[in-house]
Amino acid sequence: MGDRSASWTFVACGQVGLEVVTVNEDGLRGTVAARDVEEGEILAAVPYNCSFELLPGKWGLTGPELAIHLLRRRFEDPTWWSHMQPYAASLPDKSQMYNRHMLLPAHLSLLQDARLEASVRAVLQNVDDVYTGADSVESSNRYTSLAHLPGSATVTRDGLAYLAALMDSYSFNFPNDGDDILRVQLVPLLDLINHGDDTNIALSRDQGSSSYVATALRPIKRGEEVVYQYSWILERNDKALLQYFFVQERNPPLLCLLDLPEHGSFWDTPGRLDDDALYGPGGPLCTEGEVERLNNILVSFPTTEDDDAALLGSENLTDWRERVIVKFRMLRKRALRLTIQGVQLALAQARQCLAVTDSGADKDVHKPTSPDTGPIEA
Ligand SMILES: C[S@@+](CC[C@H](N)C(=O)[O-])C[C@H]1O[C@@H](n2cnc3c(N)ncnc32)[C@H](O)[C@@H]1O
Repeated sequence: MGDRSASWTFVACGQVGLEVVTVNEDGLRGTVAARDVEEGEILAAVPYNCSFELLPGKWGLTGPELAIHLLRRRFEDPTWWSHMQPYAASLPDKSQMYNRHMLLPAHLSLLQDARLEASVRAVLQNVDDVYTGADSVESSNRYTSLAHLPGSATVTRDGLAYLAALMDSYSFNFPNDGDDILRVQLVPLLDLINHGDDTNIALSRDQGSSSYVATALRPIKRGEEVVYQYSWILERNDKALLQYFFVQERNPPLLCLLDLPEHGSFWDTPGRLDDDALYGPGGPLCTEGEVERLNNILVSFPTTEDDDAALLGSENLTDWRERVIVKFRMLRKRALRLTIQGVQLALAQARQCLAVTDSGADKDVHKPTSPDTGPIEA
């Protein structure tokens, strides 16, 4: 993977203050500032005509359904498709483009969770259904299956899964100028910017220059990675794993969404939850019952956190995708263990406080407070 997207966008009149480089020791590609920039300066502007608008105002389409729209455009408009080729060359190939649409059946048991497995199975089934045009795919969508697309015989099921992963992990929803309709867009170069909690740019449409722009939210030094928060829910590793196929180590770690009570469904994203407020001293989940519930989850896994760490440290796990999944389950267990320990400590401290207060209260009982028992004043 090179920086062809950057140079192509530049040639096509884009304004580029970003460099595409390797940003960590795992070989992750990302973007850094090409020069020092001040707050409010534009780091990159990608003209609308260099982006690929797929679908206006279509909410709720799955990755494979969006991929069908990409393929439709490909077959109906070969000029557009050839214009897109330099961009396509900037994208990871099949071996690197990874998310839930690309998981193999062999990966499912590595997840060590029946609910996660079920949600991935549903996603894989959707790829199959869209590919074959099964009845389960909503009929209101004009192109729901490859069967409806002339020229599509060359597209394989895995090819569709790849495009579905692309739609899921690389497309943007931008509101259109002058209306609130969200458009699904592929925006070269901007889609090479990684997710990070410490967002340092804002992305927007700029009508004046007819471009998608990345603007610095604070001064950024040359060489500093440019990141934005794709979604705050990615702070939960189960979400980050299945949507973008990465996991993050945090200190302190956050529980996976599916380990929180009442909010365990992968699909029903709740409002943002604050683990400190929930599990910290006096929090609603700082209880013995919650310790038991979390502990039951922790002991239910077939391997321990230490087993997973040993596997990651061994030579036995050569497939990078398996490594990401094993790291995920190790971090999940670590978050459970440390949350349990934190709650146990908080409960022990609360008990200690209570004991001190109680013994203080006992003393009070014996205090000569009433005039009858108090010291006799001279
Ligand atoms: C929109 S692309 C970003 C550019 C991508 N790194 C590339 O080289 O093509 C999203 C993909 O980048 C990777 N990614 C983004 N943010 C990441 C992060 N904080 N840690 C690890 N991988 C990340 C994930 O593979 C994700 O699916």
